[in-house]
Amino acid sequence: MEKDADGFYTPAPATAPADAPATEDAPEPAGSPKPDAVTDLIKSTFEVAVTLADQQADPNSPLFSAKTFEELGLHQDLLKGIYDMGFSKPSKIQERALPLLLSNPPQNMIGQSQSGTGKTAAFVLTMLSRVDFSINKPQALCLAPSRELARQIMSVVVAMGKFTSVQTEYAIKENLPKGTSKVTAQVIVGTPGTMTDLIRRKVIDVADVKVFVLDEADNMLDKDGLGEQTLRVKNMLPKNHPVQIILFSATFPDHVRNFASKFAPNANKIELKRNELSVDNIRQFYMDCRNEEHKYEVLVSLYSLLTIGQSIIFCQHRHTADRISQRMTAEGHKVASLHGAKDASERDAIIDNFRDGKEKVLITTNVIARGIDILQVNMVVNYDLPLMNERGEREHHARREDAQPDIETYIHRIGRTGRFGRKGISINFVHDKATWQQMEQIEKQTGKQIVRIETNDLDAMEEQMKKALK
Ligand SMILES: Nc1ncnc2c1ncn2[C@@H]1O[C@H](COP(=O)(O)OP(=O)(O)OP(=O)(O)O)[C@@H](O)[C@H]1O
Repeated sequence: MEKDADGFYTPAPATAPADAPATEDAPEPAGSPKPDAVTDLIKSTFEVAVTLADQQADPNSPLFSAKTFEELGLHQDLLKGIYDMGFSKPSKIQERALPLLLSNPPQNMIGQSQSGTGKTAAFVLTMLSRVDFSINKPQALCLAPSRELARQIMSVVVAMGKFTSVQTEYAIKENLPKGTSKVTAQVIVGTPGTMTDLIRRKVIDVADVKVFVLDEADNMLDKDGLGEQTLRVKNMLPKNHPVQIILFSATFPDHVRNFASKFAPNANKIELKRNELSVDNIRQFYMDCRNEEHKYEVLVSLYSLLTIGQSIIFCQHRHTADRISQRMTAEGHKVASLHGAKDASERDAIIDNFRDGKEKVLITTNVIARGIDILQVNMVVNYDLPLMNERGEREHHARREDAQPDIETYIHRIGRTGRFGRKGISINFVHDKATWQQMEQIEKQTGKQIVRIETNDLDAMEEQMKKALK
């Protein structure tokens, strides 16, 4: 952990190796940085640390806390892990949730806090606090909606548990425990289908499980999504002793709130108001495109801006992500694409390269709309707006003129930038009456203004965006 001149700790990415320098900027892909690049790096690192300290001292900020980590009742070894990750003070959700999560007898929790405000640490510290490291059996299970998120959560478990003897295991496809013997790890992180499978096959014995965590809980409980599989895992948990159930998300739409309360009975609840759902440090824009083809042209014209930091481009369909990434690559632009149709090892390599800053532009689908935490991402583009079909289900297959916007997915998508007090930009592409109306709905329902950017004046566009990131 590095302290800067003013004594502020500089937060390092959760996944940074312990000996990596703490930095807020994307690593240079190759070669050593030029002297002025170094100066810029130090300056921006310094600025982020200063504004973070300011925000953590502002009672209105979701990053505020009146307390220190020491006052939250955490074990010394976990405090060491927290400070080793570069955290200096808890965020609001950590300060409010941890005392409730750690109290005895254990109580369930339904916790809501904006994207990028530190929910992961709250549930990871709970799992690590509840595990008995002298027992080599599964004691804490955590489920997430994607393998990318499960891998990221695991990196936080490992980093926070660095000064403990915790053993961990994945329950994600193609990273299954070796052999057929039983898993002895105490903390298991995975996706619901694979977790179900491993429990059924008795590779994972749940008899000693004390904590069950759902990250992105509204998504994990959604009936037309992962709800059924998640419920299956819960139904296999032991009934002869209480299991603490912990649900976290930035969004809990009404239709899952009731189910969440049944899933985690008598839970302590930390909730956000509708107008608090997204953080103010993400500036939202839109670009008025003429048609689908013009959307592509506008995206290409944005390329130099997309690569100032890192960017994620969201499409509704896999084939769109493939098509635009192939076309941009053929035209000489360096972009990567990631979606659920790629195989596991390819997905891992793509997200790891992006995380390491080797790729600057990632074209993807909703598969990584939730949870993914890459601090250098300062721009998100909704190439296609996220939509629901007329039954209120997330729309994956067909594009319908009368589809409603999927507000929750929108909030999660734009939350891939503006992490933990950083500045970020989101840009929505609209190209006809339907998309225009969908965007108006988003603006109305989130209560946050979406500002127009001209598509034909690159200089004005650049100036407006740089101002937003200042
Ligand atoms: N107390 C803290 N001090 C400094 N940095 C922190 C602190 N807590 C969390 N962070 C960092 O903030 C970033 C966002 O945290 P995290 O990924 O847990 O957000 P989240 O609330 O789960 O967001 P999402 O809803 O998008 O999943 C991470 O890089 C994490 O390391």
